[in-house]
Amino acid sequence: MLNKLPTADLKKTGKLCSKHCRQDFSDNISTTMVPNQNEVDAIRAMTEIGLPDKAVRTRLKELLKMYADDWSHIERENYRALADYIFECEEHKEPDTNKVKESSFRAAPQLQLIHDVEASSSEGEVKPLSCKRRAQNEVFTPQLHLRDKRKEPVSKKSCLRVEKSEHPQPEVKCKKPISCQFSRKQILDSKRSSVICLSNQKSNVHLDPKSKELTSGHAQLEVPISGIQPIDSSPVRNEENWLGHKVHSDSKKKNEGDCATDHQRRPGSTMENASIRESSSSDLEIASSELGEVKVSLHCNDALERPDFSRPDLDAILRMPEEKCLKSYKIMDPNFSIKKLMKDLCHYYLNAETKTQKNKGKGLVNAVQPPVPLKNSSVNPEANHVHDLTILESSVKSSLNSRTQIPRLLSRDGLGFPSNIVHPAEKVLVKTKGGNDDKDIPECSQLSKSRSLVVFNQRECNLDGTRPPHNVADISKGAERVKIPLASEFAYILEGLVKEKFLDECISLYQNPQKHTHIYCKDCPNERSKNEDLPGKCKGHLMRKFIKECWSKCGCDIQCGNRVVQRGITCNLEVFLTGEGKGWGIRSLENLPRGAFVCEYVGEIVTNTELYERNLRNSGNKRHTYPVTLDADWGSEAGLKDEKALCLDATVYGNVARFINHRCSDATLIDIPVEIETPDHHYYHIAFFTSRNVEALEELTWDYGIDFQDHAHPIEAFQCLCGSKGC
Ligand SMILES: C[S@@+](CC[C@H](N)C(=O)[O-])C[C@H]1O[C@@H](n2cnc3c(N)ncnc32)[C@H](O)[C@@H]1O
Repeated sequence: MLNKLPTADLKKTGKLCSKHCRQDFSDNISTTMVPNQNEVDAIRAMTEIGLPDKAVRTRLKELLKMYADDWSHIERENYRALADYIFECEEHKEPDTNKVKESSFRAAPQLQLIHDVEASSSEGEVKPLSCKRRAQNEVFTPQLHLRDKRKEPVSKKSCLRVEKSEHPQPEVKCKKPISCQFSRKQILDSKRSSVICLSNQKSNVHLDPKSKELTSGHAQLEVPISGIQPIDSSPVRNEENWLGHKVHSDSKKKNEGDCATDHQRRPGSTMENASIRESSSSDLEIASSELGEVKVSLHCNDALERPDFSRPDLDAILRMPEEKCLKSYKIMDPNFSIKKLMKDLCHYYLNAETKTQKNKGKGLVNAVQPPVPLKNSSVNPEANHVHDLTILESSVKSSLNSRTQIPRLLSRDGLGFPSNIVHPAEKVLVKTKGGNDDKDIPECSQLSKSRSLVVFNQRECNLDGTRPPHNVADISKGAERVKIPLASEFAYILEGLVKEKFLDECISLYQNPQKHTHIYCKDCPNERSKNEDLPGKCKGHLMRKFIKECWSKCGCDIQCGNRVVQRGITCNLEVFLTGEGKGWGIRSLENLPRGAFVCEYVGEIVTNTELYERNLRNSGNKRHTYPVTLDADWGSEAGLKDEKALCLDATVYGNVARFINHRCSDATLIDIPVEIETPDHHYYHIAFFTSRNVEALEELTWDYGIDFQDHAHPIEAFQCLCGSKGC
């Protein structure tokens, strides 16, 4: 959005000329004249968004004439009409003047802004001059707004102007587009803007707003969702499409009328696309539709430059960034970004191919490999060397199970109130209920990034996606002369639920701990943390059962049925104010079957020593979270040292699990230790699964395992209000 300029203030101070005065002025705008304040403001507004001064003056003059010197039209919405008009005029210049235009416009910062068109259309009658006169080689796209489908979006339709492509692109009939180029600072400064597109090179985005009506039905889900076509920015390929293929006039014609190809566009969905191009090597594109899909595509352009490029094994490529992610899974890299991840992926892709080439020996011509589409990705069948990688944050409704509905993320800023209190790392919305005021909302700033991994191809990740874990018949995938079957039993059934038997055993540990093996430490870190000088006798640690999920070395991918917890939250959760005085609690908005994964318990992994020191430091403050001791496997270590005794402290950093309240008996959740990225039993994850069928809106509770009689515990126990029989 444009930064608000001080026109209103000037009006108040009466510095604006009269209409008559403006008429005179408009007829005489020139660089030599002393401009009036209206002009100064208008020019400043335009130059601040990177438009050349001279062009602004000329167009302003013309526009004033068109609007009969009515400045109110020009000033409205921060000179939207003027900006639009300038762009329009520049696009319609003669070819030779285009050169001037291109150079002057490219010099401007190449960040692109998305405007909220519909919102503005309702505000007033500004008639942007652009829509009908849109140049053919320019397209607009609505903004990507990650939002909760259940709520009204902030902006239903917005448009983004991008630079002209060297290839003709279809005209897009967008209701009221507006376009600007902004400096990075302006965009960052502008709280109202919904910027998703950063570009330092030309990029094109496409939109087909015609297919607007929403339809439902599962058949749709089989259809690729996007109408994205990245541009080819290279001048040497201006007779080719973005894949480097010759563009025939027929196909050009077709595209002019419809920017999304048939196979790409999903019926009934309006895609909103944006494109990010960081360097010539790769394009990252993001598209969303009103149906709730988001598609992220990566185009590895460097591959196009190589005539001998042959496609590497995609599964292997996908594993590379996964492995990288998994390695930093314990402690999330603060600089982690999807964009970086995607670029890494591109890098792996190219490297892997290079290695293959080397292995094959020089001069060896690669046999053309059959296309290997990524599962559910919108691979263009024409693409020989370019693969789309799709990340879907999809509101896919499963015919099998309603709990897999995955709404969009909604940032706190999105609707002006925090509908999603969870860090965007979570893939599902966690609504808040119970207070309208921001103050009522539990601390959000300290909710840490979930340790959930980026999910590739969400559609495949739904828990009811009956994807079997691995190729259990032969984990070598035919690489060996003999089959090597996998005998290991997985903890999950195909629907992603914990197996009954396994769950029963875990529950039994809680319900009848005396029946199960305990490990007693000689020098118990727990006891020592209570009394360093005179530690009590170890009360024993239960030998817990672990879920071992697949990891980077398994050879499977993230969609494997044995990767449930690492795919993150998939059920719709809500944080609400409990009626019983327990404060905030969480519940599910949908029925959950027994054994369903709900969320992880995220916190800082600290040693008992560190925790002890923290407790001392915080002794004045009442802490509200209990550290969870990671003692599930203490028994396997002879003489566990204090440094190795770990726990999860969610006091400062945590996720939605910090709102789970305690219930003495019949809690709806059970925590199960999960090994994900490492076979090390120290750094395991704690995942919550439903211990029984849970109805929608029923509170999700967990037995904290607190000894309410233990007054020596460093953290004071609360007065339990769970109301259960065993309380
Ligand atoms: C992990 S937090 C749970 C979220 C908390 N209710 C909130 O509003 O942020 C744990 C704290 O919640 C409260 N709590 C949890 N379970 C409770 C229960 N059964 N009865 C009373 N208070 C409870 C206690 O104050 C406890 O220290």
